[in-house]
Amino acid sequence: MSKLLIIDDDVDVLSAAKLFLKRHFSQVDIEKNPERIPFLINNGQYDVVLLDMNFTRDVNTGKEGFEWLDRILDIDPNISVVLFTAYGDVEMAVRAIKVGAVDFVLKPWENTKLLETMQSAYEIRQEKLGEKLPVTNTKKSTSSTQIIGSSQAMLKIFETIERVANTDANILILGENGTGKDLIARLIHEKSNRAEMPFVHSDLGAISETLFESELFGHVKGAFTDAREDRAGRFEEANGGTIFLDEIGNIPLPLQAKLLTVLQNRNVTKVGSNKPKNIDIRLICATNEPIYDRVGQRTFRQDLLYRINTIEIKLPPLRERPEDIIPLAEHFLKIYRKKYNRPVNSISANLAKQLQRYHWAGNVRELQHAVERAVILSQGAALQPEDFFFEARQETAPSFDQTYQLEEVEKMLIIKTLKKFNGNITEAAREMGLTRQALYRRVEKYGI
Ligand SMILES: Nc1ncnc2c1ncn2[C@@H]1O[C@H](COP(=O)(O)OP(=O)(O)OP(=O)(O)O)[C@@H](O)[C@H]1O
Repeated sequence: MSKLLIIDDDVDVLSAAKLFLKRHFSQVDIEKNPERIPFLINNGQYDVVLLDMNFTRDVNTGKEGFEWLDRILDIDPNISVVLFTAYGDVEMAVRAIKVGAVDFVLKPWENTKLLETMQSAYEIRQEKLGEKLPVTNTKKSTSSTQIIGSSQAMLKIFETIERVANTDANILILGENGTGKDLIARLIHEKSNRAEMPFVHSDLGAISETLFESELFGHVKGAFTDAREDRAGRFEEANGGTIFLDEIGNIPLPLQAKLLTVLQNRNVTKVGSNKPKNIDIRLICATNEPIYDRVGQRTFRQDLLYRINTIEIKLPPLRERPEDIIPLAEHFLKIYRKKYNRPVNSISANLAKQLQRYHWAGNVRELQHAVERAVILSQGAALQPEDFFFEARQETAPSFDQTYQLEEVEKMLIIKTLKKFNGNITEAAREMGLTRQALYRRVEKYGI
C-alpha cells in the first residue's frame, strides 16, 4: 500500500500528475489548499508528499514551501517530501534538500523522471520505517574528524602532529580560510593526553571588541550592565583540556597584553574580580592573516607571537596541493550521497580534470560545498562538470606572486558573488566557502 499526496495550487498540474502516478501507486490524493496540509498529514498516513514551493499568486520566493516542508516533517519526520519546482528554482531546491526534502522534480516534468523520483522517495520512506527512526526530526551529522590528505605537504603536517600532540607545546596554525585549521586543531587535541578533557573553540573573529575579555576570561555579576550573573570564560571552561583561539589576529592590542600575562602566569582573572584562578590548558591558535606582517606593522605584539608559536603548522591552500583535490572530493561525495540518498557514486574523468585545475579560493570548504550541491543536483551515477558551477569563477590560477593581485582577484570575486545573491551575505559566504564573519571582514577590508 503506497500512499501519495500531491499539493499544488494549479489544478491542471494536480490532475495531470495524479492521472499518471495512480497507475503506479496504490493511492494518490491531491490538494489545492496548503492550509489543509496539517490535517491531511496527521490523518492520511502518506508515504510521499509532492509539494509545490509557491502558493500565493505572483510570489515565487519558495518561502511558503519551506514553511510547509517544516510543518510536514514536524508532524512526521519519516515522510518523504519531494519538491515540485520551476526551472529557475534549482537553488531553492538544493536548500530544501539540505533541510530535509528527499528530492525535487522540475516543472514541466518528464513522466519517467517523476516516476523514478517518487519511487525512490517511497523506498527511502520504507527504509526509514524499517530503521524505526525516533519520532524526533533527526538531522544526520556530516561532521567527521577524518582528515584527508596524501600530498607531501599534508603528510609532513601529519608527521609533525604525531610528534607534538602529546607535548603541551603551544601551536600556531596558519592558513587561508577553509584550509582545515579547525580540523587540525581538533586532531591535535584528540591525539593528545588531554583527549578526554574539553576542547574549547573560541572564534575571536565573531566576537565584538567589547566582549573579548569577558568571553575569554569570564566576568562576575555586576561587572558591567549585562553581567547579570557570574560567568566562566573560555579559558576556565577549557581547564584540563585544550583551548583553540581561532582568528587570533583579531585580538585588539590591549587584550593582547592581558592574554600574554595569562599565558605567562597560567592564571585568569574574571572581569570585575581581583582573584586570579589557576588554569591548566593547552593552547592552539590559528589565523588566516599574515601575522608576521602584523608584527611589523605593530598591530600584533611580537612577544605574544613568540609565546603562541612554539610549533607552527602552515596549511597550504588547496590549489598548492592539487593531488588532495580528488581524494577530498571523493570523501565528500561518500558523505553526501549517503546523507541525501543519491545514487551517484563516482566522479567523471572530465570533471576530475576540471576540479584539479580550478582555483578553489575558499579551499576545502568551497570544494565541500560544491560537491554537496553537485550531489544534490546530479542525475546520473557519476558527477559531471555540469553539476558544478565553474563559469563565474577563474578556472586557471592567475599569477599570485604579488599579494595585491591576490587581493584584487578576491575583491572582484566578492563583488561578483554579492551581486549574484543581491547583497545577501549569508548566501554569498556559503557560495564562496567562507564564514559570514570572514566575508564581512573582507567586505570591510576592501571597502565594498
Ligand atoms: N583535509 C581535510 N579532510 C577532510 N575535510 C576537510 C579537510 N580540510 C578541511 N576540511 C573540511 O573543510 C571545512 C573547512 O575546514 P575548517 O573549518 O577546519 O577550515 P578553517 O581553516 O578553520 O577555516 P576558517 O579559517 O574559515 O575558520 C570543514 O567542513 C572541514 O571538515
